[in-house]
Amino acid sequence: MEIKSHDLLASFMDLLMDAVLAVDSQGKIVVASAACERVFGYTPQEMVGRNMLEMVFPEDLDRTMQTANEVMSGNPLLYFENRYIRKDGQIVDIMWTARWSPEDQLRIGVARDITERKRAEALQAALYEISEAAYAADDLISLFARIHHIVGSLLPADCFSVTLYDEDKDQLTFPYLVDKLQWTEQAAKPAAGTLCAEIIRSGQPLLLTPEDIAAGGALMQSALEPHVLSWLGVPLKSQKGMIGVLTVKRYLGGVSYQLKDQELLQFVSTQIATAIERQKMQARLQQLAQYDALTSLPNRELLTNKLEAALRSAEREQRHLALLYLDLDKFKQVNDSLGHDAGDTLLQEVAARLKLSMRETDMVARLGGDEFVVLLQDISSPDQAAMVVEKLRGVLAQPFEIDGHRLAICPSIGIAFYPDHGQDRHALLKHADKAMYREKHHRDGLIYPS
Ligand SMILES: Nc1nc2c(ncn2[C@@H]2O[C@H](COP(=O)(O)OP(=O)(O)OP(=O)(O)O)[C@@H](O)[C@H]2O)c(=O)[nH]1
Repeated sequence: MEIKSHDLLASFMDLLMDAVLAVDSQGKIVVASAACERVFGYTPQEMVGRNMLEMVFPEDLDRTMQTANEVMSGNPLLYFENRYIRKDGQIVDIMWTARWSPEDQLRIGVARDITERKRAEALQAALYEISEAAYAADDLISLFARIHHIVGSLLPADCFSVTLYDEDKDQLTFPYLVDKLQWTEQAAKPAAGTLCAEIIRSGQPLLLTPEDIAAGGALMQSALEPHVLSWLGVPLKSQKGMIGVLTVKRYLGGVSYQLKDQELLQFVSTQIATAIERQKMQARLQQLAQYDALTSLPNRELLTNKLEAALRSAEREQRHLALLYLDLDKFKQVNDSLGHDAGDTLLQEVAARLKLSMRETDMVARLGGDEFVVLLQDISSPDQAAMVVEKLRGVLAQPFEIDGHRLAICPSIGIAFYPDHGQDRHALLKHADKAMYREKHHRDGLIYPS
């Protein structure tokens, strides 16, 4: 009677949706139920004799072996999760319950396929992380890098890129393109005739499997490098419309993308587009808060921050720095004689010349009106600062062509040297300002409208 009920139970085993396996102490599969084919892709006949560990996803191997040893030492296992590579190359998430049979010297395990649940959890987590990233990232590139990392944990890619679309120019730019984990530069190009243009036009994702690529003929093959196995692109749609395309590629030797991968990427794409828009908006607000709208130079706020930081590092490293306070003489006459717009243009051109004459490490800021401040960080003596001042005078002495008028403009420039003329920002700015005024009162700036 007892034997009969065992037989009955064994006959039910192949009806179970979960796979039942018996594995020896070396990991060799001795018994495999019918559901193995559904879960792992191999028939029970193909499974028996194989080593279970060969199928484990490499990153999970160490913890799997450790857990198997625990089971064999007599601790029954409940709800252990790891990943396997299926026969078709896809990854399957498994939840195990297992126990060691000392009489049979076998590990008996029940494997439940939890890939769908894991996928849903990972998607939720990814959505949350992407929206977090939109707030945390300092700039667009670091946002893209973060998104790459998040999407990479859901979907393997040999090449990951964010392509942005400029509707006015009908042009594509490639601000983020990472190929086999290598950063790659690609110049902007016209959108027409590209796969991305097709996605932008249709607003629909595009999945190219190896069969599609082969059937696509010369046109598709010329758009893709010969080593591309599979290509997947999804539109990035924000409230404003189509802002770009997110693409992933897999190269020969890998596994092709499938419809479920397309759905996954599409699912996160809206959140990604929103994050990009939010980051762009933040950058615009930051630009407005820190840069002068007329000349695009840093404003007083940004100068203050930069000066504070420069003073801290100069103090720490016992270095010098210089501040130049620059005010245009008789600038008001330009406004009065040629109009405010001409005055604006002159300020813009002065700003451009100042910026061009300085090094990357220096900063030229506009404080307002016709007043500018230059911060020289890489300076070792007051003489060097005086040389920079002479250079700036030379640069501004070249006449400006504004609205058909030739203008010569003369600046008054005051210098403050750290630490000689002050220890802090206020003292240095005050010193440079006073020095500038002293010079202005000793000399007349000249303007010659032609
Ligand atoms: N076009 C233009 N003018 C501005 C702007 N901001 C301030 N101004 C004008 O710039 C002038 C600056 O004043 P001042 O520095 O006293 O004029 P100045 O003629 O250069 O006087 P000195 O420096 O004593 O030679 C004022 O007439 C302001 O109205 C601006 O953004 N655009």
